[in-house]
Amino acid sequence: MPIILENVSFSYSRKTPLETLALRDINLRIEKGEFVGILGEKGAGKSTLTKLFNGILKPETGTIRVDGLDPSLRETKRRIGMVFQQTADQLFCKTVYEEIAFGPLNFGYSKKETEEMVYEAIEAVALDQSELSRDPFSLSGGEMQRVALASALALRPDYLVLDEPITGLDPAGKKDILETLKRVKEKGTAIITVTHNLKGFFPLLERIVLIREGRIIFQGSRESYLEKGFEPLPPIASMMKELRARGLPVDTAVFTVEEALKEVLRLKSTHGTENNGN
Ligand SMILES: Nc1ncnc2c1ncn2[C@@H]1O[C@H](COP(=O)(O)OP(=O)(O)OP(=O)(O)O)[C@@H](O)[C@H]1O
Repeated sequence: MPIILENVSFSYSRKTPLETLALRDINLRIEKGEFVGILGEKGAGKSTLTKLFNGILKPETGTIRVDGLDPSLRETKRRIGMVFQQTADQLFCKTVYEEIAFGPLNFGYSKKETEEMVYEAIEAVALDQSELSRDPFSLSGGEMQRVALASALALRPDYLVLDEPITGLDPAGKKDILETLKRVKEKGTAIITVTHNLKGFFPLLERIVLIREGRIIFQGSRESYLEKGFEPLPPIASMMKELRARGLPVDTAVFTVEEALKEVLRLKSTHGTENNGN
């Protein structure tokens, strides 16, 4: 069963002079196993939306159901793994092991079951067993991100919700996280990620939800997102758009460097043939 939001609105500091309407009339359905990207400018309402999925925030109007359940139920929280934007704020235990084991122990799994879950989670994020005794705060940004991911995965969630998971990481760290997310998705977990960093991420997104000023202004495939000319664009699509604007009839529905290269070579060979004919 999916996550379904119907006519959801949310305001901060409700009924005070500081009231801010962050989301309005959101209708959204996220299926199991999907890889969805939530895009939008700063302040659009992306983080607020993710916090509604597992009941951290409650809608002011409208309804949310996760596999038919209310998001604030304990069972729902088990089904949705969350990794927040400031990963360090999410870590609070003395060792990596305790950090990852926290969820399963808190949900009443035995020590033995918890151990199995911890090992399964570190395998999913390619974290070495030798890291388990380390202090999470002694880790690099990329390693901390992997520990946060492992903690979210330990309870074997059906949905993994991420807020800017690769922001602030070095290129190697970004690559690691993207590889990890690919593996997690292959195992059937839905991934819902807020990102403004489309480089590397764009080819993974099966569906895009674009938010502007608290409203969903687009939801659909990558192809249709590019076709409709929405921003932000991944760097490779920006480049193809620029080439097209300069008169080269390239296909702009290109998601990877390899595809772009193929497209440019295809064009070169077509032009080459035309030139030969002239
Ligand atoms: N705790 C809060 N109290 C009051 N207003 C808030 C709070 N958090 C967010 N807002 C406001 O709600 C709106 C949506 O914010 P949100 O953080 O969801 O946007 P975002 O798209 O995630 O932005 P960013 O990319 O900067 O994280 C903004 O106007 C923001 O200022």
